Amino acid sequence: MLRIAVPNKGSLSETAAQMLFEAGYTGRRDPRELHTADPRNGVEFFYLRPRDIATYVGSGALDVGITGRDLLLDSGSAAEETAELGFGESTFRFAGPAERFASLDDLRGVRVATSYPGLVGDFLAVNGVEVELVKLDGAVESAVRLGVADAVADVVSTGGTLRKAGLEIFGPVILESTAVLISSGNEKPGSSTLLRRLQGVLVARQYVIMDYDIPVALLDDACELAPGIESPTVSSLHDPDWVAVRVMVPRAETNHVMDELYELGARAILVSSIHAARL
Ligand SMILES: Nc1ncnc2c1ncn2[C@@H]1O[C@H](COP(=O)(O)OP(=O)(O)OP(=O)(O)O)[C@@H](O)[C@H]1O
Ligand SMILES: O=P(O)(O)OC[C@H]1O[C@H](OP(=O)(O)OP(=O)(O)O)[C@H](O)[C@@H]1O
Ligand SMILES: [Mg+2]
Repeated sequence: MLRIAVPNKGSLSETAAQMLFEAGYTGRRDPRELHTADPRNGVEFFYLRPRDIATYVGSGALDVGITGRDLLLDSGSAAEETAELGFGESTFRFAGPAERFASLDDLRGVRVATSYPGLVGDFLAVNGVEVELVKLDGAVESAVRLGVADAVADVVSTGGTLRKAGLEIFGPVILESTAVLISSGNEKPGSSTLLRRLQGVLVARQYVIMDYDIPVALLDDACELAPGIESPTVSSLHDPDWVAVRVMVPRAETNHVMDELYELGARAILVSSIHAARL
C-alpha cells in the first residue's frame, strides 16, 4: 500500500482532504482519526502535523505527503517536491517597524523572530547577513511589540496580521510558497497514479469546457482566440456553413474569451464545468 501523509490540522488540511476526495480516495470520517486505510485504491493515509510531514517522508517512513513548500524547506528533510497543488499560496517575508527597517542590510545584528528558523537561517546565510534568530511557535507578529525581537520573518497571506501588529514588509521575498506533493524519492506502486489523479483535480478546477458554433470561414480566428490544450474539437452542423467547436479554456479567462468569440461571430456559447480530467 502507498503510505500518504496528509495535514491533520491547520490551513492546508481541509483543502488537502477535499482534493484527495475529488481524486477518488476515501479519507477519514472522524477528524480525530490519525490513520485510515483505503484498500480499494491501495493507499493508507496518515494524518500528521503539516510541519512534521516532510520529516516522515524524508526519512522514508512514509512514501508521499502533502505539505507547504516553506515547511518542506524549513525541515531540511531529504524529501523531494514533486508537484504544486494549486492551494495554500503564501509568501514568506521579513517585517518590522517601518522607521527602523527598509532593506535586508538593516537586519545585521538584530533579533529576528520566526517559526521557520531553518528556512530563514538558510536565506540569511546565503545573503551573508548575520542575525540572532528567536524561535517562536506562532503569533510571531507580537514578538516586536513585546520586546523579544526587533523584526519578524513569517508567512504572509493577506498581510492583515502584520498590519494590525503595526509592522511593515521590507526586504526581498524569502520564498513564494504553495501546497506541494512531496515524495521520499523511492518510486512506489500507486505514486504515479496519485500524482496523475491530483493533476486531474487541478485541471478540473482550473479549466472549463466551452462549446460554441461559428461560421466555417471564422474557424481559424476562433481557434487562435481559444487554442485549447492540444487542439479544439470541431464537429459538423446541419448547416454546412457552420461548425460546432469544443475547447478547454482556463476558468479565469472564461468571460474574456466568451466576449472575444462573440465579437468574432460565434454564437450559442456554452460553458460547463469539468468533474474529472486526465490529460
Ligand atoms: N494564511 C495562512 N496562514 C498560515 N499558513 C498559511 C496561510 N496560507 C497558507 N499557509 C500555508 O500553510 C502552511 C502552514 O500550515 P500549518 O498548519 O503548519 O500552520 P497554520 O495554518 O498556521 O496552523 P497552526 O498555526 O494552527 O499550526 C504553510 O505552508 C503556509 O505557507
Ligand atoms: O497575512 P495574513 O492573511 O494575516 O495571514 C498570515 C498569518 O496567518 C498565520 O498565522 P496563524 O493564524 O496560523 O497563527 P500562528 O501565527 O499562531 O500560526 C501566519 O503565521 C501569519 O501570522
Ligand atoms: Mg500558523
